[in-house]
Amino acid sequence: MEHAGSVIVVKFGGNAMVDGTLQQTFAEDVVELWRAGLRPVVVHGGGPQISAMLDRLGLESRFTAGLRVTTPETMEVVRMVLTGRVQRELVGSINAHGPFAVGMTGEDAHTMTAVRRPAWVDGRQVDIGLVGEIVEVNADTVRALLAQGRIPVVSPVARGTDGEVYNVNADLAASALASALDAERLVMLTDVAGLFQDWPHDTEVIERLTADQLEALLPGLAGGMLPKMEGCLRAVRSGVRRAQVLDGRVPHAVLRGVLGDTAPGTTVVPGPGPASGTHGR
Ligand SMILES: Nc1ncnc2c1ncn2[C@@H]1O[C@H](COP(=O)(O)OP(=O)(O)O)[C@@H](O)[C@H]1O
Ligand SMILES: CC(=O)N[C@@H](CCC(=O)OP(=O)(O)O)C(=O)O
Repeated sequence: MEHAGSVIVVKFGGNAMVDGTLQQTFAEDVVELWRAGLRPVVVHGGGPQISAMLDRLGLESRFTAGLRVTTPETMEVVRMVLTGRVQRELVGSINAHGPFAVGMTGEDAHTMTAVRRPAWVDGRQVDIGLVGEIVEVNADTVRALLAQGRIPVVSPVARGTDGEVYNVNADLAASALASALDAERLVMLTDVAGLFQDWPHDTEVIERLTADQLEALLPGLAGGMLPKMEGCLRAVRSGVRRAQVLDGRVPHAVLRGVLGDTAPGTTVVPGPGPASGTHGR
């Protein structure tokens, strides 16, 4: 159970965001966490929204190892959709409850610095364009907002060491920020019941696993679950007490997960040891 003042980083995924009602309940939950004395920080995604805009513009969406192949033209759309639209909508939903949310991106005040990151496919490096790997987080601005009683809402766009602007997978951005803030918990909302070992054939979610167990599973994962679980692993390895992938289709998943520990999903905890069980889809 969290104590007053604990930082909770919540990643709100693009797939959970396409449902307007779920976005409203997500906003209510974040404000409830704040009212309960916790310090929530939101990192948002927006993959489906970026893909929809690219489609409208007649541009192709391509993913390699769960990461969007990002040309300079794609990057312009990524930045516009994430920061100009998705972040604004989320800030608006939270601020329907009071003057809480302040939107920012990883570019602001050098909060996130990245280098170009290739993808790994069958043991080979593949160039995927302006996709960034975060190499440094300066969380001072986020901390200052928290100290003022605000709820930071962060877009996963980073400044490159080479002066470029990089597209960062939102799960990995949330993980890096959770580590830098020494967060108590990292919560990632998604559109499935949690992590399935043998996707899409398994019917049982892995409810709880240790960092060592996750590390062993990671090479077998693919698609959008790969950066999510990589993010959970990195966070827990760097001191975050627990990292969770929760089913964002369930109303109030954040509140139930953080305050009640009753939300369906997968929890990653530090250390070795046996998994404690599974549950059905
Ligand atoms: N092992 C797995 N367990 C669960 N989901 C998986 C797995 N492998 C791939 N997936 C896919 O990953 C998706 C979640 O990732 P993503 O689409 O990036 O979500 P989000 O937008 O929430 O970040 C699921 O909808 C599912 O299709
Ligand atoms: C490099 C990379 O893949 N970036 C992501 C950023 C948004 C994101 O991660 O959104 P979701 O969490 O909704 O998937 C993208 O361009 O789609």
